[in-house]
Amino acid sequence: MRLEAISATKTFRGRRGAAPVNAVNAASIVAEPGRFIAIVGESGSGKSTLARMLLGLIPVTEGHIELDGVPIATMNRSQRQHFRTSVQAVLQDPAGSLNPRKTVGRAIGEIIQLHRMASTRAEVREKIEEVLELVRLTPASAYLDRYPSELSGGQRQRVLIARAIALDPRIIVADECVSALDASVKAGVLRLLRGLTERIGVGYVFITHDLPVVKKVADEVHVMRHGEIVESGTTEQIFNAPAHPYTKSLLESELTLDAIA
Ligand SMILES: Nc1ncnc2c1ncn2[C@@H]1O[C@H](COP(=O)(O)OP(=O)(O)OP(=O)(O)O)[C@@H](O)[C@H]1O
Repeated sequence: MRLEAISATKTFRGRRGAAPVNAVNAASIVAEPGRFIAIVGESGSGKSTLARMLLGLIPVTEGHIELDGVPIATMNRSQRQHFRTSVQAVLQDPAGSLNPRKTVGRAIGEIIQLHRMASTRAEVREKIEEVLELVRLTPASAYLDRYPSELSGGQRQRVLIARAIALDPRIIVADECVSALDASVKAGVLRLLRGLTERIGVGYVFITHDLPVVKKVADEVHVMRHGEIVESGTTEQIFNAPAHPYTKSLLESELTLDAIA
């Protein structure tokens, strides 16, 4: 499977007579199962807009988003259904992704039933437990009846990951999904995500403003600035031999922060 942005461009109409905003300009990336790709850039660089286009949540203004060569815009019903399960989103929990009134079991179970990933109650329960174990919320039975308010930030993020993988996706688009977490919790969730590339073969488009975060987990990094991908390379290339001045400045500012901390 292959999820591809081909010269994807998004222009928003300007608000109240303001000039149009060219949020993403001719961005091209390829995401595949088992591969961890990161998109890095400062606030306003267009990362979330690219993510929303990849997820089919907003249409492109120009270019294409394709799954296995089929543009989202031209998909028929069954292709769209396939797209909706095989490409999943994991967003930041503070964005209100978990309903505070639903237990963990219900939040995951409803998605499984909605997409008919299991039919009998016993099968649904088995699937919920399987994904909770995969995200290392163990024993699963201890988490089923808990509400989001009874979980830590890292645990809530794991529930969101469990809910996404319950649909057996091939690719997960994760937008700032660890940004709100403390450093040690963040590292644990990142290790989990990376581990899932091998354990269930899922691939990622991982979006972050925080370049060092991806050093240990990404295979490939794309650097975005003002709506454009200014540099792409393997993680090693980006960290050891950055070519674009902007990538260098991102790395240098992080070094300074390290020095202060
Ligand atoms: N619905 C919209 N209408 C108009 N402009 C928008 C809309 N959504 C985003 N933009 C603009 O597009 C540009 C890119 O925004 P985007 O949210 O994609 O950036 P980002 O890199 O994800 O930033 P952040 O990390 O702060 O979310 C910004 O200038 C933003 O103001």
